[in-house]
Amino acid sequence: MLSPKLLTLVLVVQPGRVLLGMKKRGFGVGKWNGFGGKVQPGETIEAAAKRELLEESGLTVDALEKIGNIKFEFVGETQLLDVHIFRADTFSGEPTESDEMRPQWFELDKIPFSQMWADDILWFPLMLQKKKFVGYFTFQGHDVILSQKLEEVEAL
Ligand SMILES: CNc1cc(N2CCN(C)CC2)nc(N)n1
Repeated sequence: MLSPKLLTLVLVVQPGRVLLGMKKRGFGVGKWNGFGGKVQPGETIEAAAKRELLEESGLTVDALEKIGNIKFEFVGETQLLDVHIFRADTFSGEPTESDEMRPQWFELDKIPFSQMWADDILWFPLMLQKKKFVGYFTFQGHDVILSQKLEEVEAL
């Protein structure tokens, strides 16, 4: 039985551009991604998402919109990643490099999918259209998707 690990992912989106961070160490190092991390005991998922966004990017957000939930299985590993994905359209502060992440704005037609997790190119369009989605991806290593399920939902 795979035991799910709760993780968060926040995409900060402004008209025509999205904020991504280059992961400088740890899981997903060398990939551009949204900001996120683990949910601590006694912390709500949304509070964890806001905390990790602040720690990793320097940005503070009031409103986070739940937009997706994707579960990731890695062949040969028992831990299922349960990633709760949020979108923020307004924020305060300036994007600031942290130990974990180097933030950079990307125009929506220049998102560096070749340097991102392979699933992102599949669900970013849904995120940018403000759709809600659930998914399940089985990875072999960090680059190969063996199976995938992705569907829009009315509510999360
Ligand atoms: C395995 N595929 C993933 C993982 C992922 N993660 C896993 C690690 N998290 C802290 C952040 C979100 N993010 C994306 N976009 N794709």
